[in-house]
Amino acid sequence: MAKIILSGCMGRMGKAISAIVAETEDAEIVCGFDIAGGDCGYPVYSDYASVSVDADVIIDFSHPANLNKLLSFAKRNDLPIVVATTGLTEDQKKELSDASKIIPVFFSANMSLGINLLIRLAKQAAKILEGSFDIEIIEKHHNKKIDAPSGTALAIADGIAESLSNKPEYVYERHSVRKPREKQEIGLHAVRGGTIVGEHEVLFAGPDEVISLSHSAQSRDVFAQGAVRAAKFLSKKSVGFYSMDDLFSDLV
Ligand SMILES: NC(=O)C1=CN([C@@H]2O[C@H](COP(=O)(O)OP(=O)(O)OC[C@H]3O[C@@H](n4cnc5c(N)ncnc54)[C@H](OP(=O)(O)O)[C@@H]3O)[C@@H](O)[C@H]2O)C=CC1
Ligand SMILES: O=C(O)C1=N[C@H](C(=O)O)C[C@H](O)C1
Repeated sequence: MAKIILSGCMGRMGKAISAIVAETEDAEIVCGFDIAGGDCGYPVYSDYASVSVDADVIIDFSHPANLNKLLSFAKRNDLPIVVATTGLTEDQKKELSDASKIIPVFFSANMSLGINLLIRLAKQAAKILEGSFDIEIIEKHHNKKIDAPSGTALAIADGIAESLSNKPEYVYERHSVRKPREKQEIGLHAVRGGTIVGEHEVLFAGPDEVISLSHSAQSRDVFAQGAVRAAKFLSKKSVGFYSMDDLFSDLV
């Protein structure tokens, strides 16, 4: 039985995870953390500095401002942590990597199997098409999302950049420009509206033909399932930094 602490339990993803775990036999949520507390059917703490609880792993879908406090809690209690929160700064990514020398840390900007397969396909396509095709990434999300571009769009761009022999420049939205596109750019474009769960498209636009790889999340359950799976995986791991590649290496 994986005993989970859920950070951000009152949010959209927190609720999706609570529902998935309630139907899972080998996992349970022992308590939640959220900025204003709340009522979830398990204890919820807003100030958790001195909370003591028997747990195996933390799952975090909250806010970048929560990261430092949460990592301190995880390190102090020697707890593995799955971080799914996006919009982290470079310094915060470094904090995560430093923490992984003390506790097991899992990070992924997107917990779905489909997006992780899409990243692998995009890397392959970019390698084959390098030099003659322009790469543009378009993401669409609900109107409550606070970070742009999405963590997933950046992860796709980073994956593609890794597989190219010439380092690309990221161009965020295009406006007020009076010059043509540079060859070595990756364009990133964010759309926000309504209740869109999460859509990502990678365009490879070449001479007289366009290839498009796309993924559409149909509900938050795909992220919740992936996060619970990552938590079970991480609770058995030793100190280190883990990603979806480690989790899905046997699948894709
Ligand atoms: N990796 C992945 O697969 C996915 C990642 N995400 C990411 O997860 C995060 C959460 O998404 P979502 O559930 O939609 O967002 P929500 O805003 O619905 O949920 C976040 C929760 O965290 C709370 N919160 C805000 N600030 C803090 C803080 N400083 N300390 C503790 N808790 C805080 C919010 O409270 P309040 O509402 O009062 O502000 C809210 O209850 C985002 O970064 C999102 O991008 C989302 C989906 C998939
Ligand atoms: O905030 C969201 O909703 C999502 N955020 C993640 C991101 O920034 O990539 C993953 C998913 O697309 C939903």
